[in-house]
Amino acid sequence: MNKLVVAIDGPSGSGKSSVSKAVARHFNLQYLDTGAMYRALTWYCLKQQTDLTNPEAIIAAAEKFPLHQGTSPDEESIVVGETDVAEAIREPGISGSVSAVASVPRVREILIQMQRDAIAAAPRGMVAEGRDITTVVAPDADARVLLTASEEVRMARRGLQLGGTQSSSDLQKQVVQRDAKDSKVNNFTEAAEGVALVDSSDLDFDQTIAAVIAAVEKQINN
Ligand SMILES: Nc1ncnc2c1ncn2[C@@H]1O[C@H](COP(=O)(O)OP(=O)(O)OP(=O)(O)O)[C@@H](O)[C@H]1O
Ligand SMILES: Nc1ccn([C@H]2C[C@H](O)[C@@H](COP(=O)(O)O)O2)c(=O)n1
Repeated sequence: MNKLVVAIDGPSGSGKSSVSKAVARHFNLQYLDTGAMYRALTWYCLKQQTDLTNPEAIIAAAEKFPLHQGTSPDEESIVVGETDVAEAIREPGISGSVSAVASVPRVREILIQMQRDAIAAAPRGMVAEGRDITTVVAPDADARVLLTASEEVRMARRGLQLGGTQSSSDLQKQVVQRDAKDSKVNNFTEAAEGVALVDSSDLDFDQTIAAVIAAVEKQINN
């Protein structure tokens, strides 16, 4: 196979980003974090004091969104205009606002086109992860995986990732309530036809990577 495209979706805290990077390294592919794109656009809107209750204003921002995103699985690079936003886009303020931006259909069209362009431009191929990669962005990917885990496990992982600083109600907002809003736009809790389901609730990190690699190999060798 000349080029390999792997699509991975899943809910918040399921391990999409960390597992996708490891899978990209394993297959020597580039990596696209599409959630980071929605987060960076949210940062850009907030920076310009765009009214997030006004879809037209968000669309106007998306149409001139100066995003420069790296696709190395080893080094995150996400710059808006001249500003490195890699850390800023992970702040709870962005997590709390991003669903408003991601739920505007025209905004999704613009970012989906950017995502398809990035996949097309990757010479060896790419692991792209998000909420609608297996179903909308790249339904014809060579391998498609829905990575999930129970709500309790995902909140615990996110809590550990944030250094134990978040209350359980903060974690509930960042994981469960955000998923509820995002689910109105895409179904990322059930695997679409032809998409392999990997439930990592009872798997450690290395076992999860191995399970996703096995699912990809099974699909590409079929
Ligand atoms: N199987 C696993 N066992 C234990 N920890 C895991 C496992 N998978 C991922 N993690 C850890 O869980 C945390 C959340 O993972 P990650 O950020 O990759 O999730 P995500 O699905 O990309 O979340 P979001 O969509 O909210 O960005 C990370 O600290 C990661 O190392
Ligand atoms: N393909 C995608 C990717 C992400 N989103 C939205 C939904 C999330 O709340 C937000 C941030 O994503 P994360 O960094 O948590 O993976 O972006 C989406 O709608 N479609």
